Amino acid sequence: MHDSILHILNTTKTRIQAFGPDIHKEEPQPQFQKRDFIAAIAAARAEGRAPVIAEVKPASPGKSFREISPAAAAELAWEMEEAGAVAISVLTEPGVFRGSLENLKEVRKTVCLPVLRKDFVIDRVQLEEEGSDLVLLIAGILGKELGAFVELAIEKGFEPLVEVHSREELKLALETSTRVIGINNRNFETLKIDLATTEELAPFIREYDLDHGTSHIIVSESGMNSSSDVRRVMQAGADAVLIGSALMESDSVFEKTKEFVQSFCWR
Ligand SMILES: O=P(O)(O)OC[C@@H](O)[C@@H](O)c1c[nH]c2ccccc12
Repeated sequence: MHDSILHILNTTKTRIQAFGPDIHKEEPQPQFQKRDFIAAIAAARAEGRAPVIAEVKPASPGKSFREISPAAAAELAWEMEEAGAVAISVLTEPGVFRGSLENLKEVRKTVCLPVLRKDFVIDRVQLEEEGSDLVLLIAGILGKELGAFVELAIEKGFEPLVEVHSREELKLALETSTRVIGINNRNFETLKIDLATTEELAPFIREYDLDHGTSHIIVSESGMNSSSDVRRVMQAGADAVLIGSALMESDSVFEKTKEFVQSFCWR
């Protein structure tokens, strides 16, 4: 693991130890009506939109995009929805990525789309925190515990998005009951991007589905900057793409989201 990822895991652990008991003390939240991610993908497909999960991302390791207050996060998410995004991803990791649960809550209040919580989940307590429809679970971090976290996430009403980067992690993911698998094109050891990761791993999922009569939703994550990048991973077998940096760096989040949404048409 890259130093910045190890740093995030350590600070997350410390934060949970400091605040964990408070989370338990909270009044149980009324279950809100979850939004269906799989149905949203099907709708985009039927309308000929490329299924784009647009990410509200204030910073990434070594890079700062923009300070994003809860109100600003909501405004960005609204532009993304208007431009035809299929879902919104919101970073909630407060250190390196400078995200917040407040951003997540404000975004979900503002848009009608399913919302993904993007964080480093390492403790079950984090699944007590409401506010999203989908939750990211990283196979490379949870390892053998992945299956139990997937079950707990489902029990809590979340749609888990299990993130993988290698054949071994993919094998772990396929042993769980997740319906959504994210292929991260970014290597967590070097932080380098290679879209060939999707080209390498997507066919294994398709083959597994054929053999087992299952059908996973494949999300290609990270490193896409242009329409041709989107076409490349969709042709490799992705059902959806997850894009953050390119949107945060553009002058118009609305226009850039639209460009990605229009970059691929199902035939
Ligand atoms: O900004 P990009 O390269 O478009 O990538 C978005 C998303 O895939 C990336 O933010 C991400 C993928 N997996 C993560 C895990 C934790 C935090 C962030 C991520």
